[in-house]
Amino acid sequence: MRTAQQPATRHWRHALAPGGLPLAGHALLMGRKPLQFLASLPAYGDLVELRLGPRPVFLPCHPELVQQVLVNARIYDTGGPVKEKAKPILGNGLITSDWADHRRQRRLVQPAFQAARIATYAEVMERECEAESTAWTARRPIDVSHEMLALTARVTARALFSTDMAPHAVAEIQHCLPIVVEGAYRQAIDPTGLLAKLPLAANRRFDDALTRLNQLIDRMIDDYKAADDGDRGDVLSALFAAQDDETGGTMSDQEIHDQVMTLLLAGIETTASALTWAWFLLGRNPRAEAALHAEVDEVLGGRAPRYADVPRLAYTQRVFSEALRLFPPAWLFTRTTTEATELGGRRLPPASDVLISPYVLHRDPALFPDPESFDPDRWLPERAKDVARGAYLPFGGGSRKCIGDVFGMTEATLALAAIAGRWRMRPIPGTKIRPRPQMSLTAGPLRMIPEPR
Ligand code: HEM
Repeated sequence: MRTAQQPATRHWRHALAPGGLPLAGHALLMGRKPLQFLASLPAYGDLVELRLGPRPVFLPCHPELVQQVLVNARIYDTGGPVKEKAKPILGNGLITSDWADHRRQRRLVQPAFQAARIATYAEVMERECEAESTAWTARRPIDVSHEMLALTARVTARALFSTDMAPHAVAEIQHCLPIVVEGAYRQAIDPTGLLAKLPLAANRRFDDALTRLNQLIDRMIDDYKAADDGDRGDVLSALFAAQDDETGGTMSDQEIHDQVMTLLLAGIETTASALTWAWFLLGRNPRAEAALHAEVDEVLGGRAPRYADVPRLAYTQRVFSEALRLFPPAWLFTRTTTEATELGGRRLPPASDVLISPYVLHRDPALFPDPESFDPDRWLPERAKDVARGAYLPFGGGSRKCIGDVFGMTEATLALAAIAGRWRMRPIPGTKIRPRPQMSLTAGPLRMIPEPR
């Protein structure tokens, strides 16, 4: 494979994004309509330069260039102002660590996400999905976003901490997480860095929610250590047991704390957003909805889904994959160059910011025919093999690829199957949904009517 250091063998098209203003550059366009603006850029080049204030920022629009960035994690490290703002919230965990330390951390956290452990977490998923699907009242409208967030918060909290304190932890996480996610996003996009310092009610709510989450994690860690009962089958036990093959080192309490906070912030809203979009898309596509119901009825025959059913719920998985294509929760993430390098024949100075946008790739008609249409069968093996390598990146790629990808896919498949087994989710006519590109690409409140099947 070609690396970023080798000369390009093909001619890449470079462009400056249109519509920039003196001083502000493209900051206003990015602030107002980031999805439309970014999705318009592949038409101009394979590598497009934007100005966000005085800083040049690069958006690779061709999957090959995106891959070069993702696989060269040493040169294209996570960094820049966004990461600096995330550190007081996430500490030094997988998302905020720099390249060298990330490798060590990943070796230590990876065992918590091995297949055998996912099978254990799946027991929590089965129970919680069943509980969710039996909790609704026929024909009483629900806010799907709210329900999916509550479900993924319960699943993640109970997979992390399988203790008697779990119900308390769930309530605390459900209350605090949305406030922290929203506040973290406000801080991330504040170019002045001053917003967080103002005596605003929103800042006080954020500080309070963050303190409560930190205290909760500390309590869970103290409780685990005091109980001294070995492997409980949860994520926390796996983090305590982890030993680095290369150095023999383990993680300190603070490191475990930071990994737990990272998992909570990375794993709950992402999965919930994609599930919400899946219900929204199914509500507008009766043929896909009918195919989902047919599969669930055939595989489950009226019972609740189990982990062992997941491989046979192939259409259900395709529905989720297609929702992730159209509305990738991680719609934008960034890298910063640690040294001068070359991308697509363009010289990038050290400390250049590079934007990676799965949303841009997933909506590019050159990569996905008829990109706006919801077509789960584009993920049938015989069709999926034609998708260009690196064009579909809902979980990112390279050494920082989502560590929870299988966790999230399993959870979402079980949730879709459990709910579709019982309910037809009817859209409410006239409901308008606008994607909200925030920390995740969320749908905002989405009211639908569950009708018994
Ligand atoms: C559908 C659901 C999910 C989506 C779309 C998603 C997406 C992503 C993406 C795109 C990245 C890479 C970001 C980058 O390269 O900068 C990432 C990283 C990460 N995700 Fe997920 N994620 C999902 C679910 C989860 C779950 C369920 C967990 C944990 C339980 C999780 C934990 C993480 C962590 C810890 C990282 C950082 C990994 C590292 O840097 O080594 N994610 N996720």
